[in-house]
Amino acid sequence: MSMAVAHDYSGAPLGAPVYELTHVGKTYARNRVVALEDVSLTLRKGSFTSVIGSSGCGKSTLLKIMAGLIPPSSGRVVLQGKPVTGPRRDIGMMFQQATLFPWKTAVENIVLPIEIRDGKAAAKKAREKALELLDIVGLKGFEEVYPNELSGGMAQRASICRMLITEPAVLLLDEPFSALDELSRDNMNMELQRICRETEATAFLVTHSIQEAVILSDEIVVMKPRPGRIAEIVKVDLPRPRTLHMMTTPEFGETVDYIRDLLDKGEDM
Ligand SMILES: Nc1ncnc2c1ncn2[C@@H]1O[C@H](COP(=O)(O)OP(=O)(O)OP(=O)(O)O)[C@@H](O)[C@H]1O
Repeated sequence: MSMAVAHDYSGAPLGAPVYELTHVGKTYARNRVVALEDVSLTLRKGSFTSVIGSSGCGKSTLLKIMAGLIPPSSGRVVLQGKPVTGPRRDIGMMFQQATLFPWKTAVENIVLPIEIRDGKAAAKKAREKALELLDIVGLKGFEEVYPNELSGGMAQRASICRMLITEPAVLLLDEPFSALDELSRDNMNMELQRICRETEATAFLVTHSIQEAVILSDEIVVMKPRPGRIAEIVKVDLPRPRTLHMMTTPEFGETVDYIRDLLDKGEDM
């Protein structure tokens, strides 16, 4: 695969737009809650974007709309030039808990999306690719293991493989490592960064952790509640690849403080 992403001196990706949200709004009909108002956002190829904001500011709603799981009440969502009107093959998703089937081995779980989409023969063919992916995430040798023999972090690694097997253009991540201890979570975040670089994926992460958002992202969408809308999109100027060591630098601390102030201000509104 060729590296189609140019980087400026700060390391910010300058890829072509992959996802384009224009004036997206969502009012839940049942309770008339305005969950999102006028959200416009562009994700560029190979970029990593996080969304952060207090509970109830519409992060999950935004992710579900981007995934095509629920329709917006207003505005447009376009992925790779085509409006998103339902779940799509070019969208990969990952959730808080690894949702592996306990009666299937790691490799069987990973090829499952192919089996569902294209049948058993195609799943058999995809096995080799699944093994390569297991290698990438550091699970070589665990191909035939059942999920209950994997640690939480290992299960999430397998879930990453299952998400990547269909080669989605975009990865939608809903706090994928929040159930892990802090050390595993930091390590998994670095893994995630490496995998995104290797596969040139465009990633969008919902998180409650400012630190996690800053260490991973090129851009952080800071949201404010009632109604949920964008307070500011903050660019992170740390060079790539990021390392955990960067969390001790003044630049990192300044960005974290800046975002914390924005979130505090949002709460007052
Ligand atoms: N299915 C639904 N029906 C009605 N209202 C909903 C529904 N889902 C979410 N809401 C409301 O929309 C608003 C935004 O919720 P959402 O779950 O998107 O926020 P969030 O930022 O992801 O919150 P959290 O950080 O707590 O997960 C909230 O006021 C919530 O009560």
